[in-house]
Parts: sequence; structure tokens; C-alpha cells
Amino acid sequence: MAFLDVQHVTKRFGGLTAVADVSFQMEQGEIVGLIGPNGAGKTTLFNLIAGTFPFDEGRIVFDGEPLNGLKPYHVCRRGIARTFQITRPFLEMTCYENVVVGFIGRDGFTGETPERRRRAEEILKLVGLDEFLHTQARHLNLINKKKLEIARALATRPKLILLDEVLGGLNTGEMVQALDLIRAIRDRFGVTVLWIEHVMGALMQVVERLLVLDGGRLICQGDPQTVVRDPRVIEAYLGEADD
Ligand SMILES: Nc1ncnc2c1ncn2[C@@H]1O[C@H](COP(=O)(O)OP(=O)(O)OP(=O)(O)O)[C@@H](O)[C@H]1O
Repeated sequence: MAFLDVQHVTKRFGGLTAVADVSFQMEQGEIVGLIGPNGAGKTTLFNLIAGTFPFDEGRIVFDGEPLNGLKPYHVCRRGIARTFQITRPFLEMTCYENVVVGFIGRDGFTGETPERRRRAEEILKLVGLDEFLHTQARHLNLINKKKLEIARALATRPKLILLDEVLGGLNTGEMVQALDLIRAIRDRFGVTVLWIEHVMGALMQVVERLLVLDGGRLICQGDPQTVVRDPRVIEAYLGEADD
């Protein structure tokens, strides 16, 4: 049985079908990229997996259990975390406090314990924010805000993390740091990664498989080198040769 099994999922907003009969599977420990032109339905698909919106048709099974109808906090407790394209830290809180909020999201409020403190420090070290433990999030630059976004997600002890455009706005050196971090999420924490990204060159260095959405439909999937040469994918990005 697949770790994540998305079966014929459809989501409509009024007359617009944002996600149309999408099916794919992921195995535990994979890093998979989700690409497609603007408006292809990528973020909507994340929202459906994360329980932000209900879907109209289909079924999503995660780690052997259906997710249909679950609210986001229940999906989180099942082990799915997400990050947002525009980072959403609590700006007045320190990095440490932001991570503790992630613990509360997963376990409820059970107060600070030495074990929680150790875990928060471990997560902030992994993402490279150990020197900013007691810095308010509003003082962080963009790359560090993105690292904190990932730390907050890791604090919920996910088995699957949904990353939404982590690389946007980063310079080359910062991208290298971000790619190392994404590899570490999988290698150190064993977390499976589904990742929306527009920066293709960087994405291709890390992902083992690509899924391509266009107009809400999954038009292609497979190993990255084959997928980017697929005529359907080229057409989706560039339009027909006559256009
Ligand atoms: N809450 C909503 N209500 C109505 N329409 C929506 C809603 N969310 C998304 N859409 C529409 O669904 C379609 C898919 O949007 P979505 O944001 O999922 O695409 P995307 O692939 O993530 O695009 P981008 O790469 O630009 O972020 C778009 O036409 C969008 O306008």
C-alpha cells in the first residue's frame, strides 16, 4: 500500500475545476516535486491534502487511513505538515516560541518540559537557526524566515511535509542552504517530502520524481530528466509552437 495515495481527486470552485481527477501515489521517504504553470492547481492540491478545503470527488489515503473530511489540525495530528509560500511565523515570538507552537499543534498544550526544550533546540539547530533561538521572528531575514517556517512544520513531528515554493526570493548561496536543508529533512528525520517549486534547476537536483499539473490535471509523472523532456510538459509551459 502506498504511503500517500491520492485517488481521482477533484475540486471545483463554482464553475472552475481547479483539480480534476488527479491520482498519484508516494512511497515513504521519497522527495517528489510538484510543478506546473501558474494556476495549474498545485496549491489547491496541497490544500486538499492538508484538509484546508474539502474536495468534491475522490479519496486520499495517508499511511493506511483515509483523510477525507478531516480538518487541518486532525490532518496535522495524522502526521502531515505544510509550509506556505509567504512565510507565516508569529512575528512577535522568538524562534524557540514559534517551534513550541508547532508542538502544541501536534500534542496540545502540555507546558514546557526538558524534552520539549531539547527537541526545539535540535530542530532549530538542524535548520541552522540555533544562534537565533531567542530572536523575535520579525528580525529574521527571508532565508531565516523560510528556515523557521520549516522548523515550525518539523515541530509537529510530520511523516509527510508539503513544501510550497521554498526557494522563491533566495540568492544562489541561500538556495544551496535550502536544498541541503530539504535533503536533511528526509535523511535526518525520515520525513517524506512533496514540494511545489518554480525554480526548476534547483528542484531537479533534489527530487527523485516529478508530478506535473496543468489546468488541474496531472499530465505527466516520472523521473525528472524524462518528465522535463516530455512534449506535454513542454507544451504546458511554453504553449503550442504556433502560439
Ligand atoms: N479559494 C479559491 N476560490 C476560487 N478559486 C480558486 C481558489 N483557490 C484557487 N482558485 C483557482 O484555482 C485555480 C488553481 O489555483 P492554484 O492556486 O491551485 O494554482 P497553482 O498551480 O498553485 O498556481 P501558482 O503557481 O500561481 O501558485 C486557479 O484558477 C485559481 O484562481
